[in-house]
Order: sequence, then structure tokens, then C-alpha cells
Amino acid sequence: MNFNEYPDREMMMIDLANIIAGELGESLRTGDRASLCVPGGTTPGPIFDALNEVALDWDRVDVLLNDERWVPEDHERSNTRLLRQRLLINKAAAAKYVPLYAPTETPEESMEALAAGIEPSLPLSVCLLGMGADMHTASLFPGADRLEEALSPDAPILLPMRAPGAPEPRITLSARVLKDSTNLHIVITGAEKREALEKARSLEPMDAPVASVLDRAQIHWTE
Ligand SMILES: O=C1O[C@H](COP(=O)(O)O)[C@@H](O)[C@H](O)[C@H]1O
Repeated sequence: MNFNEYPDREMMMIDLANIIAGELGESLRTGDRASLCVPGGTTPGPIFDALNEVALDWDRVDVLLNDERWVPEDHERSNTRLLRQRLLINKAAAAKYVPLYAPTETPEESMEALAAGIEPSLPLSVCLLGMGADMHTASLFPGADRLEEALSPDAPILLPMRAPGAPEPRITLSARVLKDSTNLHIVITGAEKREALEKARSLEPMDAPVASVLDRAQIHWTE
């Protein structure tokens, strides 16, 4: 496992923003466009705060989420809301936002259209993932209804997901799309998640979905 430990959160978030900016810059040097895929939840906000100020050809960058909670964009649990408030501002406002949400009642109704919108951004140039203490990453939750399909090598780009640990329906990129990223990172904080990560290393992805990407990812951790 490629594990990087940092002295504190501030340092980790700034370092990670620099790493991501460097990798995006490299992708833009070798191609017309680059794509950046990021998590929602409580962890990545400070990375977004640093990243949105970086000088980059943001108008050639597609930005999308790993996963979304099926709630309106102005809902406090919306990952899109976090993205709009903290990443797609300042210099990064020039990036192209690729949605993982549409205002239909269920994710199933929008799945096809959203997947078609994502396809041109693949393979992802840079993918940053989070992880929950239950070892979920993106919305690949242990016990989720379509987990097996989402972990399979021929999974679709995008799947709806319902799980006992998730209060609302979800939509998530599949494991193969995440694993195919040119640069793959996982950011985690705190002792509980570090313990969960260690545990995941000896479990199967059906029990610890984050295990499906560990061999490809650089892990970034701090207390
Ligand atoms: O629900 C989610 O959880 C994970 C982890 O979130 P955190 O609050 O523990 O950092 C996140 O990576 C994912 O994108 C989000 O939808």
C-alpha cells in the first residue's frame, strides 16, 4: 500500500492540492483536456479551498464527483453543493462541471443521460477518493443493493446505489472507472479511519469496498 502520513491536516490538505494541481498540469501538457474527480462529504473542503486558487488552464478541465446523494442541489447533504461552494469558484470557476445529479425523483430516471455526460471525461486524469469508517468509498457501501455489479470489471460507468448505511439513494461511479484513473488518491483523517483502512487490506471488496482500489491508490492520512 502506498501510504503517506502527514504531520497535520493543514499540511496534508495543502500538499494534496499541490499534488493534484501538478498532475492536472501534466495531463494538460500532454492532452487537450484533463478531468478531476473528487469526493463529497466532510473531508475534502480544505483541499478545494486551496485548489480553487491555483493557476491552471481550468477552462480545459472537467470536474465531477465520485458519487452523489440523491437530494436537490441546495440540500445541505448535496455533494454538488459543496463542489459549487468550495471548488468551482475563483480561478477554478472556469472549469467545466460534469453533473452527477438531475432533478428527477429517482437516480434511475437520469442514469443514462448522466453517464453519457461523463463518458467524454474518461479515463479520469486525477481521481481523489474519500473513505467512510465503514470502509465505503464513493457510494460503494458494504451491503449496498448493487455493489456486486459496481465492483465487476464490466460494470457500467454509473450506478444507482441504496445501502443500509446511507440515508438517501445514491449514484456512484463504478470501481472500474475509479481504478482506471491515471492518478488515484485516497484522503483520510483520524485514528478510526486508519484502523478501518488497515482492516480493509485483509478483506474482500464485497465486505470492504475501498479494498477494490487500494492496489492502485496513493493513500494520504493524518490524525
Ligand atoms: O457519503 C460520502 O462519504 C464519503 C466519506 O465522507 P466523509 O464525510 O467521511 O469524508 C465521501 O467520500 C463520499 O463522496 C460521500 O458521498
